[in-house]
Amino acid sequence: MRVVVSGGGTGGHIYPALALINEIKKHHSDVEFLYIGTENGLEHNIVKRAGIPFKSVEISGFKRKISLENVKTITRFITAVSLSKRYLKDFKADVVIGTGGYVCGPVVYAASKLKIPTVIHEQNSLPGITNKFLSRYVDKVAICFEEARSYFPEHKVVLTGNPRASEVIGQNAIKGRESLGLDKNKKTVLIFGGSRGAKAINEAVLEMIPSLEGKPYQVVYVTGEVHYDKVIEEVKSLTQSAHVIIKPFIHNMPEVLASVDLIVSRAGATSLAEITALGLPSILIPSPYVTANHQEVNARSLSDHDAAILIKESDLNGQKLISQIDNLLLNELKLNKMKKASKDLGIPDAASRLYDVLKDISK
Ligand SMILES: CC(=O)N[C@H]1[C@@H](OP(=O)(O)OP(=O)(O)OC[C@H]2O[C@@H](n3ccc(=O)[nH]c3=O)[C@H](O)[C@@H]2O)O[C@H](CO)[C@@H](O)[C@@H]1O
Repeated sequence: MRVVVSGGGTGGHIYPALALINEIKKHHSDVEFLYIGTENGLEHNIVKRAGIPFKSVEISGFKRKISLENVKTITRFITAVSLSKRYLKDFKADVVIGTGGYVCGPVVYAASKLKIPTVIHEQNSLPGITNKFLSRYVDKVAICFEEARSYFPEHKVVLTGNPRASEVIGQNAIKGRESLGLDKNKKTVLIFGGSRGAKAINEAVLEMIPSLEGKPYQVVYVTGEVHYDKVIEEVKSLTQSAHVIIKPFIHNMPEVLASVDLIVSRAGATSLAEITALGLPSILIPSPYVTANHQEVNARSLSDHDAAILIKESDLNGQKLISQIDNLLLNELKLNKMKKASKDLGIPDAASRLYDVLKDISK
């Protein structure tokens, strides 16, 4: 079996693709993969690090206003479709899956024109523009939230959940703790702003750090690669708590997630799939800078079921954040109730459900 996977820009589109690759490997020893992404998205590093053969196309997204940039985007799309066709023919792809982001537009479209079976995976409750466009051409559309169903041709839709949910289950918490030098006797809160970090979350955490002194819990704070140097510079001037570990990015997230008690994060769909698969309590600060405010819709699918606390970015500050962390981490009863509500929303067998869809279309 020869499988092409495409998806990128941010981790939320890349990690589901890698999780699916790992699931396929469980079923086939003779499978070969090709990942098609862009050179400037996070996939360039993450996929190469995972040891998956990687090829790239150049692509950008449409601007909402009429502009010259959109003409360039169309030209890039046409060029990327023809390059993708060449990659797919050379590789002799049996099946192609797109996991979102602009890059899978030309790749999956090219596959459908070559009559190769195709499926797209939509992580969010409100679908992105690329997947809406592609849904006309693909064989199947795999979704993670019921809310996404109505945006796609009904007969193509299958609710699978996000394969990354399956990947984070059963991981070694001890390894996760040791990789960060965490105290095993203390509760841990993990704070991160999606795969790229978030300025507003960083500002609130910096404001909160001096107040962490003396707290009975420890904090793992992930800044995002591009924000790291600036944060470290600013932290130098603060009264620091010994219990804050600061990292630019975490590459062994499944192990780390297994070792923590509370998450503070944006409301990217892949993070939420991980959180609910593990039944982790969370404080979610949706990014207001995404299409149609879809992260708030994602976050509400948890907070409406008491599986998370939602703080709008406009209401966020250090004081608010630390009081919500205390409110949960220092109250075992609340924490346990939220754990259960979170777990009830998880789809832990998502990877095998998505694998079944692939199997079905490639018969
Ligand atoms: C700004 C933007 O457009 N964000 C979108 C993007 O978010 P983003 O890429 O931030 O997506 P998610 O929060 O869904 O996923 C992040 C992924 O990166 C991993 N991770 C994160 C930090 C880290 O240090 N190490 C690490 O491995 C997480 O475990 C997770 O697997 O894709 C999501 C899924 O389509 C969307 O819902 C988000 O709205």
